[in-house]
Amino acid sequence: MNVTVSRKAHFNAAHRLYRKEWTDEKNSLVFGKCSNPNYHGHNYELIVSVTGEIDKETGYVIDIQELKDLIKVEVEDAFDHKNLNIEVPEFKDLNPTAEHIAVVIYNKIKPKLKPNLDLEITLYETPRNFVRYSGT
Ligand SMILES: Nc1nc2c(c(=O)[nH]1)N=C([C@H](O)[C@H](O)COP(=O)(O)OP(=O)(O)OP(=O)(O)O)CN2
Ligand SMILES: [Zn+2]
Repeated sequence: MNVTVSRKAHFNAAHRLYRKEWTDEKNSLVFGKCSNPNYHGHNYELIVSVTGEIDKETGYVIDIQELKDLIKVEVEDAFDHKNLNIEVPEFKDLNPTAEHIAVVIYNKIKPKLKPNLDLEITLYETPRNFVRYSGT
């Protein structure tokens, strides 16, 4: 019997969508206002979902305190109030789209979970735009 445990979190970050290889004009054509060279910000809302069997002794799939601590270290401390392009090493050569941010978060959290647990990342970049990634 598999059950999914989810924890919500949020962080605020600045970014610019662009490719270094392209001119400002081409970036502006492809990414529009999201390629503003002076950056812009979002209040990201994150849902981290962990699926697995309920442990017979604890009744937990995962201790939510453990999940909370993982999200704090791997996401909030690393991304909150940061410029993703400039201050977060994972995005040095990776365009910080919502898709890429979700994959980066997945890749940071997954190795910290017991291998039998599945992970899904849901990331809202705005109240109306969101992406999901579960490793496939
Ligand atoms: N596939 C993706 N498309 C877009 C991404 C992305 O990460 N993946 N990101 C952006 C920009 O970051 C942009 O800042 C999004 O903001 P905005 O257009 O203001 O967002 P909304 O659509 O929610 O705003 P409305 O007020 O509804 O227009 C763009 N595309
Ligand atoms: Zn944006």
